[in-house]
Amino acid sequence: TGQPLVTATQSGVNPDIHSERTSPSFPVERVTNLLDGGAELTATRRHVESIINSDSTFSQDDRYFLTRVEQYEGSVRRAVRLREKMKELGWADNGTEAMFAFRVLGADVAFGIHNGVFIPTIKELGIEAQIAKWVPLAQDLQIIGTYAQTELGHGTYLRGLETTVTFDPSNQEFVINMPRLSSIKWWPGDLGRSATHALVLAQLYTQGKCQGMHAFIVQIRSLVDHSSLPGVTVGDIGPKMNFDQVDNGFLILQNVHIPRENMLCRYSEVSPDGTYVKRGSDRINYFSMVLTRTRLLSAEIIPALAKACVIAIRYSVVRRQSKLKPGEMETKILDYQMQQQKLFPQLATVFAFHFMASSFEAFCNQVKVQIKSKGDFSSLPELHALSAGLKALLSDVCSAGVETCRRACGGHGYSLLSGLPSLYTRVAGSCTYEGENTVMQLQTARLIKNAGFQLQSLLQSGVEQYVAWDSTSILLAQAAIAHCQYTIVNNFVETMSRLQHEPEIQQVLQVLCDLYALSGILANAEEFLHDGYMTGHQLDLVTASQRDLLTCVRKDAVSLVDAFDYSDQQLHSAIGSYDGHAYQRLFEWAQKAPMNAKVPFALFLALSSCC
Ligand SMILES: CCCCCCC/C=C/C(=O)SCCNC(=O)CCNC(=O)[C@H](O)C(C)(C)COP(=O)(O)OP(=O)(O)OC[C@H]1O[C@@H](n2cnc3c(N)ncnc32)[C@H](O)[C@@H]1OP(=O)(O)O
Ligand SMILES: Cc1cc2nc3c(=O)[nH]c(=O)nc-3n(C[C@H](O)[C@H](O)[C@H](O)COP(=O)(O)OP(=O)(O)OC[C@H]3O[C@@H](n4cnc5c(N)ncnc54)[C@H](O)[C@@H]3O)c2cc1C
Repeated sequence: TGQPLVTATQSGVNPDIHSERTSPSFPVERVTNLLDGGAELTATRRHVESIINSDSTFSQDDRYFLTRVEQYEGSVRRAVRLREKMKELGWADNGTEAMFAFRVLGADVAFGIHNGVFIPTIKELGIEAQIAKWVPLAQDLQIIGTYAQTELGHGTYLRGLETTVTFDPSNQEFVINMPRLSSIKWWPGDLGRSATHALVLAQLYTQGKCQGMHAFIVQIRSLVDHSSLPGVTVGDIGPKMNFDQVDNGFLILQNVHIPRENMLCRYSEVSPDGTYVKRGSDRINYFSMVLTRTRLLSAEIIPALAKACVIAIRYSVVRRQSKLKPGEMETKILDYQMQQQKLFPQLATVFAFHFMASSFEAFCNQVKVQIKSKGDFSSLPELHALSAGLKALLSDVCSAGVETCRRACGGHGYSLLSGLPSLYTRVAGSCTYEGENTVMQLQTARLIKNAGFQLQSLLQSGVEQYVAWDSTSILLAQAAIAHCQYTIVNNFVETMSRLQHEPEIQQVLQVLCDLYALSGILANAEEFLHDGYMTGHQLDLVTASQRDLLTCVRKDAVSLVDAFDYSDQQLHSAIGSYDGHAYQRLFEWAQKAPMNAKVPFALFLALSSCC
């Protein structure tokens, strides 16, 4: 017709997604408020987001076309700008606005380890004088810290870490060394280019005895010209599956001296004569990992699946493909039962995990207070066991769920412009960092009856403890997952019981609660059949009920993902935007690709010569 195929982004909302929002069965805003923790927090979050989204420094329109160095430099600019904004607006570091700002920006702002691990670890393991000295410097970005624990040769087995810190009473200093190649610190975030200081986790030696892993603050770069200090070799570990904007690095320390005061000593210290004094649990120096595992659930892991659900479900109502009923117009792919079977259990999972993470964070904060103010370590083993198990389960399930959402979007789900591939490659890292998932599951499994019986019978038969443990580990890991799944379903049911004063949202969320629980049974049917806990007929009833629930979710699916309240700037998705103009954005965004820049003449000549 001679009309341009592509006009400026169509105004208004794609009618196919508009029709999905005309009559939700529940007040969408109230679910948003519930997820935020109340209407006031929703208002605060939106205020913070509007400030960030209106500042061009935080714009990431070109995010899919940048080199690694450009991504890193952009994230540093955003981190510095955010610090300026926080000062301008008086947002306290431990305040609500700052929490929302870091959550909105996530890993797209540099110094994630500095803010999320280095500072919190000093606050938890340092004494007041150390907190007063180091935390203000760090919060003001006068120093940049990293958390240097993992080595080339060891990440999981902390008792095998090789970096040594030896106390020299003659000069009241610690001397740090890495005896061999495998001792090099490898992976710490913010280390490759940014960090001026490192929290080095290393084996403490004093009076000739090893006291296990402790934390030490070590300056690694000059505060004058940022050059590495004597005895320090530091750099970037190279390209990764994601987190290209993060300078994960390596660190070599050879005969580096630090003052005695640089050992974080809230729970243990070395006195001037070299005597080692311990206060509290043997494993309190692992506490920082427990806190980080807990924080990452709602800060990083669950949001990945939530965003993937928003993108895939919105796209699934603007994508029409094939015909359910001959003679009618092509069908919205969300009207296919198989598409619902793929996406709606993921949506239910986001809510289940959100409520679990909220409850668990409350438990974690309670234990923190118990330990810090009363020296009561009694809940630490349970906190550790559950944080390890939840981190392992939620990262496994959310990674698999994001991939399911990606695949449900066909070819456009394979385009980086959809936002789905990078959501997957980013959340996949959480199956490894902060404790590799298998190892974390086995930490949880220390509670578990059936696995215990097998373990016991092996031990009684005279098998060595470590052999018995390893040969039961598959069962132990399965038991750990089951324990966490039970805890999550139970928490979801309890959360629903507290909503009786809001019947409209209770009703729609109860459908998701039932869907989550039934989908969990179907995903583990063999377990329920194996113990005779369920019959095949009962399983058929579960299948039929799950199918009915999918139909119930269908009419509210778009409103349920709208309730997550992610802005288009946070989704970075050409196919998941609020207005549903997926094809427009795909075409417009593709024009930014460097491949579409004017072909250099030399290349044109080369191309034309071979045609
Ligand atoms: C937006 C940014 C996103 C990206 C951010 C990425 C940030 C990533 C940072 C990192 O990855 S930092 C490095 C993380 N590394 C780890 O998590 C290491 C994992 N390994 C361990 O935690 C430990 O090695 C282990 C697996 C727990 C084993 O420790 P160990 O060998 O010392 O103990 P066990 O013999 O297994 O258990 C003995 C005893 O101790 C209890 N225990 C173990 N850990 C803890 C703990 N953290 N807290 C409390 N108690 C703990 C364990 O339960 C045993 O108790 P009993 O059963 O004997 O009573
Ligand atoms: C994106 C990212 C960011 C990171 N950031 C940091 C950081 O800031 N600071 C830091 O210190 N580290 C960081 N790490 C390192 C991370 O903590 C380690 O990679 C992680 O702890 C796993 O240890 P590992 O790599 O040695 O794997 P390994 O422990 O070698 O695991 C390899 C395999 O061996 C298996 N395995 C190991 N032990 C057992 C066992 N006992 N029983 C059964 N199977 C076992 C595991 O299940 C796994 O399949 C980061 C890693 C990533 C990917």
